[in-house]
Amino acid sequence: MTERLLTRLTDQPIPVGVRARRAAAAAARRAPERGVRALAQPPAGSGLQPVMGDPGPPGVGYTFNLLQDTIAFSRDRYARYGSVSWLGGFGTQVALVLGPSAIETVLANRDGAFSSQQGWNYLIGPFFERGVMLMDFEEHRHHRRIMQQAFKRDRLNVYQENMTPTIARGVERLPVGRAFPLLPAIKQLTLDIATEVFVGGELGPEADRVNEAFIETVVAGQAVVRADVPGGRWHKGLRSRRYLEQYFRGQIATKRASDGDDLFSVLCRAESEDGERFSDADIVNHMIFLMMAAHDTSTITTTMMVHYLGQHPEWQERLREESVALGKEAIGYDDLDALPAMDLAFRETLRMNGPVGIVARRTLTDTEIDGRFVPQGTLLAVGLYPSQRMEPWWSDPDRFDPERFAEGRREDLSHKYAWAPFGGNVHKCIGMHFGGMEVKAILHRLLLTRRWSVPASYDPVIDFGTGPFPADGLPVELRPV
Ligand code: HEM
Repeated sequence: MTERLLTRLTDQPIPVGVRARRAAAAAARRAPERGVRALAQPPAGSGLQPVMGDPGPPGVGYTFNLLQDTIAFSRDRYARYGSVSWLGGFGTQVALVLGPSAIETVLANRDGAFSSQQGWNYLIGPFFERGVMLMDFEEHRHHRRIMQQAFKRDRLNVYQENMTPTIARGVERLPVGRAFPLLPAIKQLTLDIATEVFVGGELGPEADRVNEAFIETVVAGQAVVRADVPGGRWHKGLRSRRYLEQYFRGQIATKRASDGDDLFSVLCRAESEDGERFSDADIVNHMIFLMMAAHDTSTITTTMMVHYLGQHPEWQERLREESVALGKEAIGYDDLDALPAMDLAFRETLRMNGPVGIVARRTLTDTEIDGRFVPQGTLLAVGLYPSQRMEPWWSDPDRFDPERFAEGRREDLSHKYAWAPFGGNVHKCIGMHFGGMEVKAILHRLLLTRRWSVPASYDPVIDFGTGPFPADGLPVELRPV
């Protein structure tokens, strides 16, 4: 390993935007606290505590702390205010929900007080409207029942088969013998997989524009200026949404007529047990949302798993031995059970770096979380990622230790919602098994053909998109096994 070269790469300056956001986050934490108060007074005699918090610096509030300093900031909030606190951020007032018990209250949603549609709508609504995550209650059930047909086991087997050649080609193409940034390379690979499995082949001459449109719609939700100002992120997001609508709409007739086994064709034919089907508009909306939901999540999980295995060669070797023992160049969906060590490392990667860092909800009525009064209309940021890095649910939570999921330890059983990278209950990730098989199939191929290492001391600077990701693209050097 050219450790010197890799060290040089991992010493790369942090991108200017990330540096500025980190500086803003640090300044917000240093600033004297002002305006600590209750979010609202609990009703007399309710026995509830108020949610306490403060707005943070004028204007941006704690936006950059939530995005750039998520773990340390959340631990601090939890120590100071407990499992629910409020803060200024994203141009509004947000209640931060931390720890498995509070997360369970919100996601289990037993009294129907929490709306996913109204929560997510504030952040990404204009770009991902009518996606299944932006629906509630009966309407959500209706759409999910139909969509579920496209994620059944027999379908997953076909998707897995269809992605195999793309994975083999993609892994083969990764540079060998020189350090390169892994994240963009994996992003290209997962886009190629999505193209094959979701759309059924080539994106055609529009491939670059489609890719760019997805990126623009995803980052638009993090715009500080949340208005349609030409040149701004919000504006580009809206423009890209229109482009994607037109792109998918243009193919509906062909897809409806086809008997293809790509996700797009399957959604066109999908029918629930009660004979319900999607309209053309539904299919366009769901395709845009699904492509978005699948892309960054699988990319970041794969990239971070490669990173951790590079820093922990003993785990890399253990996984490689397991993959070699399977005796197959490519895995099928039914082989996953035969790779238990791969599963431990996958779970630990998702615990350390859950790619959907925070999920959004809004309260539809006055309600309570963990004995605290939360008034109607409160926007909630449910901290899945920071909560998975907190004691007492996890021992030594910043350490990569896949064995914590093994029988005999099972730290994830400390609470039903301690490990929740895929969320929970009715909105639980519908692509959970798809995402798992994709990440593991890429890793299996990589382990069989390549070996890699990353300096143990290297701790990548984390930026935040849909969730945490390495700001420097994560340099790595591959060698033939
Ligand atoms: C490692 C990869 C992935 C992770 C960690 C992940 C995480 C999540 C999380 C946390 C949610 C819940 C959001 C909420 O409650 O508000 C979610 C929902 C969703 N995910 Fe994933 N996801 C992954 C991959 C995928 C893939 C590959 C697909 C599609 C093939 C997908 C499609 C969806 C959809 C459609 C929803 C909304 C479900 C609903 O509201 O009923 N995800 N995902």
